[in-house]
Amino acid sequence: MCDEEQLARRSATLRLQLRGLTKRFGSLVANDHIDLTVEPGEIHALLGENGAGKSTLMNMLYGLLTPDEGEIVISRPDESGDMVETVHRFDSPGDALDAGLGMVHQHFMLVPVFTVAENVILGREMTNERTRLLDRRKARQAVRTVSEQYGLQVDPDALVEDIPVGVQQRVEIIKALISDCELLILDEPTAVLTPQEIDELLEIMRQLRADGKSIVFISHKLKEVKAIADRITVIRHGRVVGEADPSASESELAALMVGRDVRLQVEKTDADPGEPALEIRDLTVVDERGFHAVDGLNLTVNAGEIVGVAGVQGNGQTELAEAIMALAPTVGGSIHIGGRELAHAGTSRIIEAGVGYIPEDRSLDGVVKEFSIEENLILNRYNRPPYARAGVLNAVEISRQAAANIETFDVRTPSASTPVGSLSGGNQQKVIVAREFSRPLKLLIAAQPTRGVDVGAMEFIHSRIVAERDAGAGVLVISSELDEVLSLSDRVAVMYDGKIVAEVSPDTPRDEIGRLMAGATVQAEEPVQTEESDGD
Ligand SMILES: Nc1ncnc2c1ncn2[C@@H]1O[C@H](COP(=O)(O)OP(=O)(O)OP(=O)(O)O)[C@@H](O)[C@H]1O
Repeated sequence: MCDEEQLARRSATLRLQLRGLTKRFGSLVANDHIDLTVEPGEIHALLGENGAGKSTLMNMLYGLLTPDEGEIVISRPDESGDMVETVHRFDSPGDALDAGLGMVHQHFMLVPVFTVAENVILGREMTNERTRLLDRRKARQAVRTVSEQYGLQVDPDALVEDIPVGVQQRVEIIKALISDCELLILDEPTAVLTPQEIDELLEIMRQLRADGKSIVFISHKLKEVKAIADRITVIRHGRVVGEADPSASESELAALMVGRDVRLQVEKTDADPGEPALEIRDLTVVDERGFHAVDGLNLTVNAGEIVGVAGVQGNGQTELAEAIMALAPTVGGSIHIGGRELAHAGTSRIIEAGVGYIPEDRSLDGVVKEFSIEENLILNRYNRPPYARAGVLNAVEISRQAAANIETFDVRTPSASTPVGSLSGGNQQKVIVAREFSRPLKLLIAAQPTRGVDVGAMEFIHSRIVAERDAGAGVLVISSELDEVLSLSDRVAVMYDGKIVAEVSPDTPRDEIGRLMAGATVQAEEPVQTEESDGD
């Protein structure tokens, strides 16, 4: 660490102590007498499996939930430098902000049609003294000042709906910093970011730390945690089970999180591809702004193989998956599934044809939050045997299957009738995966299949994807995690600017794949196949 950083850390002021913090939901103890100290100017990572209680703890800290027991204590130095403790009770996020705490949620809370500056002053008294109207000039200036101070490059006049996810996240961070936040809670901040955005965020976090801010960092990505954390606290079943050193190996951290050894590498034999399960020719998808998100794309996925799409987010991957599921308006080309043209058949016929779909946005497309787990598990087949006959639901069979899925997929829930919306994020993902895997599949479209799940669940989901392949399904994996694409795939299709620009082996060096993802063209002597050379 450089001298400047050391100096800044000495001037840091806020120490946070959680003492015996407890939260119950009915009979479920989500947080069980949690003790945690976050020192001034440290990045403190919270690790724990899905449902361990991390978000619950942070929601209490940010005034979104009221603790049943325990204390939140904030200490600051008095004039003589001695730390003085104050016990707080936060009834709202406003109380937490007043005490110097800020939080960036997994789902941003910005108004898309407002500019960055307008979003930053929402709910704040940044008004012009004379006119009493919102002072946009002052707001723009405040955004610029904070952006420059922390290297947060953001245009104050840009509309939020026009800026990438990574920049939207910076707007959330700026909002917190403008409220003089001294401790920032980042709840899985990298789950929706591209690799480059992740690097930029980690750099911003280092800047904040150098300026004496403390950060509580929640992530399932052990590499990032090791790269950035000063200290790591591990939570299991709502309790602190120990501290880990950031120099511990990923395997050691994984074992501490889930209480058993976890295989971090995907295990699979060579693929034995059969007939095409999915054939896409000259596909064009136009988004709502008239932009060709998918632009003359060709791709084949054979039965018994996993094809992974590698690409920087925003190059048409979302629209590709939606087009296959008939959820996006295609304007050209053909999609054959199992030899049949189904692009215009409608989503329910595609599902009936044996296509499983894990959508990238679980809240929007994956679950109905108000419905129970049991109901969500049959969303794709609620009107078919064995769940219904002659229009009558078979409640016994629905419950039996739900219980089996909850057990197999390790969904942490008080009961099958619990609304999915009250499950932790990772457990919601497990419900979707369980639903899609609980019938024979000919084709699986898996978009960000392990987003938000812990290392143990990731191991399980990966092994199930490989098992589907081995049972003869064609699998298309779309993931912004290059590690995931490379470890799962038998063949990697690189997507750039709405097209598959190359198909390569998963053993291709990462920097070569990175180059292709950035739009570099394939050179003739390289050991890769292009669509043209493929004979498409
Ligand atoms: N509002 C709620 N009502 C009922 N139960 C809840 C509620 N919020 C959380 N829970 C339960 O509390 C437990 C802890 O959930 P929490 O979201 O804190 O886990 P997490 O560690 O953040 O998990 P993940 O890594 O999946 O995000 C879970 O069993 C969850 O189902």
